[in-house]
Amino acid sequence: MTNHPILRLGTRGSPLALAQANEVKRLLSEAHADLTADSAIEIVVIKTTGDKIQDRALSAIGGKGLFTKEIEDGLQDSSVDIAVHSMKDVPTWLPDGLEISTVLEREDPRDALFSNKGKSLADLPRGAVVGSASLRRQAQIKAKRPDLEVITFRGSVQTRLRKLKEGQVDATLLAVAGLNRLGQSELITSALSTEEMLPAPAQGAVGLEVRTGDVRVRAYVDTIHHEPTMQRISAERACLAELDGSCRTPIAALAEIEGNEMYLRTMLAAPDGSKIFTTERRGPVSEAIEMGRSAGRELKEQAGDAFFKALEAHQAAAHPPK
Ligand SMILES: NCc1[nH]cc(CCC(=O)O)c1CC(=O)O
Repeated sequence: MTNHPILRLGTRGSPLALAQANEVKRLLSEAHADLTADSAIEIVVIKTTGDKIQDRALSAIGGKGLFTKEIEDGLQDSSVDIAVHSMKDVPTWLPDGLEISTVLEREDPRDALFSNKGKSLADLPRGAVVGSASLRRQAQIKAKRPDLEVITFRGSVQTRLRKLKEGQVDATLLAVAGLNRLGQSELITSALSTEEMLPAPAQGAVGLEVRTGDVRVRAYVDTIHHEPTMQRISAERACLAELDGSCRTPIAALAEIEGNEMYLRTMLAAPDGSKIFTTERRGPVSEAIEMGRSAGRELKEQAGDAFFKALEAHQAAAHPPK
């Protein structure tokens, strides 16, 4: 017996991040006899830039890796062996020497509506106020229901539901996966159909980032990998990478697998919902990444240079350079 943990998992400290890290710990300890003792796997909480900013929409701050950078620093200085991330928050370009080796089986990728005024976007009363800080959600709400008022709205699940109860908003949206992982799915009013709200690339997927070539760690994590999830999020993230998407760009993508076939839908929107571009393609799962890239290129062509110039201007206005 040793007092040193065999594996250190780096994670953010939010309730959802901790639930995800504990799930990884449980899966690893079930798969490996030497990891069954509670002390074998240590969960190391790391504060990220995204956790320090509470007062502004993250979309107004911009930058990539707001929720991942400090945890990756921990991997690089070997204070942790594995970083546990919501894959939705992981930039498409990783630092040299790090890789996403492993993903857990994906949870429900859909967005959840919380409201006592309706069970779908179409159902909400005219002029209802919807709280969301996500440009992707804001744009899709505005496109379908221009009469709704969308206000920027952040905070934990608990904070948002309190604001909803207090009547500060009539509805809010969160990922179904987060509520399920927190064991609070009963709080969800309804899951929105993917036709009404296409999810963010990799929404509902948890990924493990490791040092490239760390064979010791790979021997542990390889046993909990779910390849169909990796194929799906690889297609979605390939689309995002093609668009150089950050959390400031309203991009959605969802890949589904039926047998050996992948069905990929993507969307790019103007932040105010005034323009929506979509793609839809089917192809062999083995071409997941190429399908994602070609969907991204198609979105780019549909939108044209003027769209991206306007998007840049919008972002500059939200986040003036210092
Ligand atoms: N950006 C925050 C974030 N990152 C991952 C999730 C939810 C869980 C997931 O998508 O895996 C959330 C909150 C939300 O969108 O509701």
